[in-house]
Amino acid sequence: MGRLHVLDHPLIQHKLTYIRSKETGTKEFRQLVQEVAMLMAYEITRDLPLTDTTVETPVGLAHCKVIEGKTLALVPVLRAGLGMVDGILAMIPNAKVGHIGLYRDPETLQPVEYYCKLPPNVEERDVIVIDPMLATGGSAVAAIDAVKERGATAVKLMCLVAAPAGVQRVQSAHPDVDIYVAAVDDGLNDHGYIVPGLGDAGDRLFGTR
Ligand SMILES: O=P(O)(O)OC[C@H]1O[C@H](OP(=O)(O)OP(=O)(O)O)[C@H](O)[C@@H]1O
Ligand SMILES: O=c1cc[nH]c(=O)[nH]1
Ligand SMILES: [Mg+2]
Repeated sequence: MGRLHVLDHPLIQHKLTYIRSKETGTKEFRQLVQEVAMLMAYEITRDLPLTDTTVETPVGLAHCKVIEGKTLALVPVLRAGLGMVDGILAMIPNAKVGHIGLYRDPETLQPVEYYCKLPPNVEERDVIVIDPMLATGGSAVAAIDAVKERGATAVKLMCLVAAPAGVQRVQSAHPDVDIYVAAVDDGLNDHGYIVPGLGDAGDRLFGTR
């Protein structure tokens, strides 16, 4: 079973409060989502393997560490996942970025794929699928299916807010995938929105409705 990591760092929780508020406008929402993504990147990369190296300081030889081998691929789910990419890149500027286009049919709540472009050698990379909202889990499962079908073997899922049903759906469809979230909320309403959630993440990020 993939592990669920709820990132309860005070800075993440503080910023999430303002992201949730309906009083927060597009500019501030966008800024806060990037900041939380940056802080989550710090936590999600905690287990990256290090390798030994040496550098000469102005004073002598220092035995140090660098991140080894595999490079990361960030794969935001369009549209809302885009809102988290720059924050993560601020921490991991060498990461490659793929894109998966999915929208959730408002009637059936089923995900519809319309785009997929991944970096080369995806099978050799640690892949982080990014979407602020994990509601029914249909989109996340489809996004993880899409990266695995194209060769990915090491996949993590990073979201801001999850519903319990979405977490369970990802864990049963993809038991090898760890899930990183800032909060797990109460549930879903009749339209498949997370309650209390933060509303429609894509609309709030891009000012559409
Ligand atoms: O867990 P699920 O029930 O599948 O719902 C979550 C999906 O819904 C939202 O995308 P949306 O369909 O609104 O597309 P958008 O980002 O283009 O607005 C969100 O960004 C997720 O991708
Ligand atoms: O609460 C939700 C559910 C799906 N998509 C969103 O943007 N918000
Ligand atoms: Mg949307």
